Amino acid sequence: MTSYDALLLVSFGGPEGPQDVMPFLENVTRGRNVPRERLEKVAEHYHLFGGVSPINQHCRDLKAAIEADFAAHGVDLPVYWGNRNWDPYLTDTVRQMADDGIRRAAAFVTSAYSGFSSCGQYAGDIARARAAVPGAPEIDKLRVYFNHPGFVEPFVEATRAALDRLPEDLRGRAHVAFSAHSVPMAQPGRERYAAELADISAHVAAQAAPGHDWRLVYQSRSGPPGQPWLEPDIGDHLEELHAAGTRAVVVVPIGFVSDHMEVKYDLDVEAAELAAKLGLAYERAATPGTHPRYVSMVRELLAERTAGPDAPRPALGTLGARPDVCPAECGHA
Ligand SMILES: CC1=C(CCC(=O)O)c2cc3nc(cc4[nH]c(cc5[nH]c(cc1n2)c(C)c5CCC(=O)O)c(CCC(=O)O)c4C)C(CCC(=O)O)=C3C
Ligand SMILES: [Fe+2]
Repeated sequence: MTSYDALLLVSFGGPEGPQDVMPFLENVTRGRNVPRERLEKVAEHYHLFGGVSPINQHCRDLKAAIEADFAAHGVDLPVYWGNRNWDPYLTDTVRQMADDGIRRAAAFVTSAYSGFSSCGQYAGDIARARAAVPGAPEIDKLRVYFNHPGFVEPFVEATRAALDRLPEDLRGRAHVAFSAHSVPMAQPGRERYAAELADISAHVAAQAAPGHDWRLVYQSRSGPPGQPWLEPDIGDHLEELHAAGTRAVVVVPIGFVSDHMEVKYDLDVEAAELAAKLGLAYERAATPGTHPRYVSMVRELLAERTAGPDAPRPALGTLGARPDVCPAECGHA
């Protein structure tokens, strides 16, 4: 039995005005060998939305929803929020927690999978923030939750709803494309990341779209050209579907917890425009966001970790629950 005196929400961070865009992109890509042209292109995506990423507001909304859920279930813990790449920065939040007398917190990161970008890098951020703050609390990162029912059930519901929005005559034979952020083939944990995505996509497909063709695809590729990244890219996949005579597609952003910029631009603008050009009927399924089932998962993850190793750890699909403390394959710093 471990007792926690706070929950810490850890996220990516995003710009909140045009003047934030370039400094934010520089924070994200520092030391990462991302070409200048790619940064300029991504900056344009943010400028289309007034230089504001939706992600910080998602975190404010999620924090408020967790607080309300805690209050409704008698969990009397403060909820803090800190980001990797933008204000409020994780180190500042950890300093505030120390000032408030917090001794041991559980951390929930807004990324559901194993692998370096989704898990190990956040674990490293937490370790660095703690190292920078004298008297920092202990911080236990909650387990990877890609197959927790609280993450999966909202996707099952959203996939069904997206299919229902397609024209009735095309719905029955619609293709379902599960989409996730690509990562370099050389990234630590890449195999595990892809295996988790494939496993849970198969589960959602079977539950929400039995008998439909489906495929796991990738989006938002970055990095220098010539460097291999996970494929197929969603754009190439849409072209292939069209060439094979498919007339309707549902895109399920299975790799993402909320409608941040990768969803709002790369799917809702770029992929949707390509589908329109190809004459493919296109619907994009909702992400968990502040779905009540997703919000209650945070409380459940905290409760199971508090209860200790014998507490049941629910998991859908075939891979089983991830251990509380991940193995080295996530590329933890
Ligand atoms: C696996 C993965 C997730 C999913 C897990 C998770 O959710 O954490 C994710 C999420 C996100 N990625 C985001 C934004 C960006 N990612 C970039 C760059 C990169 N992402 C990568 C991977 C991932 N990224 C990688 C391997 C790179 C190359 C550089 C590097 O190795 O780090 C760049 C630089 C420009 C570009 O190259 O695109 C930006 C601006 C935002 C915020 C969106 C918003 O503002 O709403 C979110 C949630
Ligand atoms: Fe990990």
